[in-house]
Amino acid sequence: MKYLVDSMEMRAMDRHSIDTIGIPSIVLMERAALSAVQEMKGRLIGRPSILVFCGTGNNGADGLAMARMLTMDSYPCEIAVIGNVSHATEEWKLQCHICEQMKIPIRYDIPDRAYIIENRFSVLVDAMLGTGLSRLVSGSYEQAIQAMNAADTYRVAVDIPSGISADTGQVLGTAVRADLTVCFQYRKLGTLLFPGRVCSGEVAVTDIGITPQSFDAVSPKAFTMGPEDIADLPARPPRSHKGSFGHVLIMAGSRNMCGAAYLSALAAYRAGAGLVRIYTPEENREILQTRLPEAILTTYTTGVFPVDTLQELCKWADAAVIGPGLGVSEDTRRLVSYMLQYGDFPMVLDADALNIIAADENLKQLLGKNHVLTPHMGEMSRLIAQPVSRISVDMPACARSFSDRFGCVLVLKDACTLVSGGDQLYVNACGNSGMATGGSGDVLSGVIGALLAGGQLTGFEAASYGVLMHALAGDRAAEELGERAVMASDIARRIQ
Ligand SMILES: NC(=O)C1=CN([C@@H]2O[C@H](COP(=O)(O)OP(=O)(O)OC[C@H]3O[C@@H](n4cnc5c(N)ncnc54)[C@H](O)[C@@H]3O)[C@@H](O)[C@H]2O)[C@@H](O)CC1
Ligand SMILES: [K+]
Repeated sequence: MKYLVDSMEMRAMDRHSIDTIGIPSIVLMERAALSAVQEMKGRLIGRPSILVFCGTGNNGADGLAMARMLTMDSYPCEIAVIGNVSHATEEWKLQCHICEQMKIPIRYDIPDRAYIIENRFSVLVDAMLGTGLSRLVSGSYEQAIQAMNAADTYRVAVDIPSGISADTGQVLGTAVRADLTVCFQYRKLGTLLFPGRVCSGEVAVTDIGITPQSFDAVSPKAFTMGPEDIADLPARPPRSHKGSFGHVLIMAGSRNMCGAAYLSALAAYRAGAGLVRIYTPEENREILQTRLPEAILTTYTTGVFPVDTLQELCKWADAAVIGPGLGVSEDTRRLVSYMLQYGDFPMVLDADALNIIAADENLKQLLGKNHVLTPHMGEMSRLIAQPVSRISVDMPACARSFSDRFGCVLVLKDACTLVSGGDQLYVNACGNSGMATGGSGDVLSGVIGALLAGGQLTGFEAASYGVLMHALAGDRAAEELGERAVMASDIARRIQ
């Protein structure tokens, strides 16, 4: 598990280390600059000429310190100062004074592409704007970013590419497209969220000496996980039976439409469920029994609402998945409403269950801690009656505000899926574009359903690990088949 920080959290940690612990700001900066130089040098061949673009805040001061270290290490190095020097920080003034004493060339106009080519700079360092970015980029910063992007060089961003919001990953006007970003102490949230992830290139995280006590001041709310974190899932006891791993009830599929139910049930078994029961219209019985004989089937007839059966099912289930391919009809509206009122166990609400809830304010009021909602951007847009463009601007804030308001867990599915619950935010870093394929969401719902039914994870944990397991299965499928060829059933079969 790795923490991700936003600009406020990082500032609070910097301030705590400086003001409370007493580590001078310039000491942190020295380690930051040294670590960035080391990361960069490890990727360079020979001694290429380097142009360092420095803003006038502490991100720029890092750049000045880097220019000093590179010069001392015999790299031909030049500095371009961008922005208003009268706003420079104290650290910046000190670093600039040192560079002047060392006679490192410093220019105060904006180098254009022609200048970069003529002087054969093959590495450009972006130390213009870091976590202090607070508004749209314009003027000299905008020109400098465009000159950097236009040049055919290796680009290194210091802490975060200039123009990317550390909080949302959005491009504020324009942004540097880096090949390497060296993040100080913690990865900035904006380097994982799109489009910041694309602008960041390869990301290295280096230790700059922020003390563990900085967690007293602020503990980061966001984190990501990788393949190594799967080992932290609760172990399966060797002495067990099918009841040990939970019963998953999958309410899915509509008349003669059973693909979603099949994928969700298959994924639930692959993710370790002990027993999976599918509740679906009678017309789907034969095909589902043939495709997935391991699943138990309970069917219903369109137009009939079997309360007795539903009561039995609610007693049987440890967790439910409601919605994949369910359709929106009077029957399914009653079903979703019944389950929200009487299903006293954790459940995943997906696809048409979300569309039904989105259209009924009374149903929304029934949401709570038992519920994990898994909307994609279109479903989220319907749930909160806001356009997708509005959600994209700040996905973490949107996910958090929904989960806070309804006390549920929200899985906001996108190229970078977020899971929000309580005070935490999981940001998914795995997976690939091959997973943007029909049925992929049905597979995810089944995985989360199985983890919930295991009974050892909270809703937030089950959703976060479920998103991770699903993404890792997608990566295995893409590795074997190629991203283009991946289908949802390929993902389901590679869940481990
Ligand atoms: N001692 C410290 O505080 C440390 C800070 N570090 C560096 O300092 C950075 C943060 O420094 P700062 O807080 O000084 O901020 P930045 O250097 O990121 O930004 C400088 C200033 O630019 C202005 N600004 C914001 N948006 C702008 C825009 N769109 N166009 C033009 N100007 C804009 C703001 O007034 C801001 O204070 C980190 O990203 C990191 O690189 C590191 O050296 C580690 C230690
Ligand atoms: K930067």
